[in-house]
Formats: sequence, structure tokens, C-alpha cells
Amino acid sequence: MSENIKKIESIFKSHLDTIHKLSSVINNVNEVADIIKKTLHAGGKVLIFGNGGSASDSQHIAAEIVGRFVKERKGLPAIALTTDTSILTAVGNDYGFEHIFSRQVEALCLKNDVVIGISTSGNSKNVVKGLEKANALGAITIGLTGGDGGLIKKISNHSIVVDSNETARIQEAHILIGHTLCELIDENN
Ligand SMILES: O=C(CO)[C@@H](O)[C@H](O)[C@H](O)[C@H](O)COP(=O)(O)O
Ligand SMILES: [Zn+2]
Repeated sequence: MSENIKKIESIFKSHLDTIHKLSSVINNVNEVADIIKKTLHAGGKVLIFGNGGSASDSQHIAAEIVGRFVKERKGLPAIALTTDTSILTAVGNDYGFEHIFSRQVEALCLKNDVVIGISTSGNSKNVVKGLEKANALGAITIGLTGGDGGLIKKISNHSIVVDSNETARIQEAHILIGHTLCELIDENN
């Protein structure tokens, strides 16, 4: 067997192992889905953010809430705080990169909103600060993390921690969790 084939098998196996371990977070996913559904029913919105692949995940999940996942339903309010390059560069340039999400939370978050921070390490400063600002404003905070959950697990009202230390595997589990949340949100709207 070539080295590449072995490598591919090992990556696939590590992905499947990570996905299997998600059985330990089923209750957390259910709880978070309920919180998001209640928030949307009550007229609140979802704010969501992260860096790199987690920025993409934020946009992907927001798109599915505003558009639709599978079921035909009305559009629901969700904003990824990772998309406006004018805001990201102005706030990053004037205040510092660690403030790019917290400033937008300050500007957009109401106390009946849900704020989701995605970070595989659980420790990215800009995500931590965004969630801290949301806590200060009285919103419900949710951390979607990996490893030991990091600081984000400690400061969030609710968290879902993927049991892996590999960034890519954690991200793959995050988007499965994101899709699961979207399917549950679809059902009740
Ligand atoms: O997509 C990947 C790796 O798969 C990268 O872009 C990754 O998201 C970036 O390195 C992030 O800055 C990592 O941040 P975090 O997940 O620790 O918060
Ligand atoms: Zn990636």
C-alpha cells in the first residue's frame, strides 16, 4: 500500500473516531437546538462567529438559518459577524483584531439573542471577547469548541465540546453539529 493510501485511511479513520465520540454531546446539541428555537420564536436572532474554517462554518450556518436547510419555511434571523470586510478592517485596524467580534456584538446584540462562538482551541481571543460582550449584554452564549473546551467553555452559558485535539477533525464535527441544529430548527418553523 502506498504511503498516501495509508495517510488517507488514517485521516478517514480519525474523522470517523471523532464523529463516533459525538454520542457524548447529543444532549448538549438537543439543549442548544431548543434554545435557538425558543429564541427565534420569541423574535430574537442568532449572531455567530469564528476564525478561518470556523468563519466559514459561521457563514454556512447563518446562510442555512436565513435561507433554509431542507424544509420550506420563512426566513429566520441569523448574522455571521465574519463577512463585512469594511467592519473587520476598520475595527481590526482602529481597535485591534481581538475586538472584531465584540464590537459587532456591542452594536447588534439584544438581550433576547443567542450568540454562538466557534473555536477549535476554545481560546481565540476575539471569539472569547465576543462572547464576553454578549454575556455582559444579557444574551445567551453558546461555545462550539474542541480539546478541553478552553476558556470559551468556561465563559459560555452552554457549550458543545468535540472530543479531539485536531483542528480539522473538530471542524468536520462542528459542521455536522451545525447541520443537525439547522435540521432541528427547520422542523419547528
Ligand atoms: O481551517 C483551518 C484549519 O482547518 C484554519 O483556517 C483555522 O480555522 C485557523 O487556523 C483558526 O485561526 C483557528 O482558530 P481556533 O479554531 O483555534 O479558534
Ligand atoms: Zn480548514
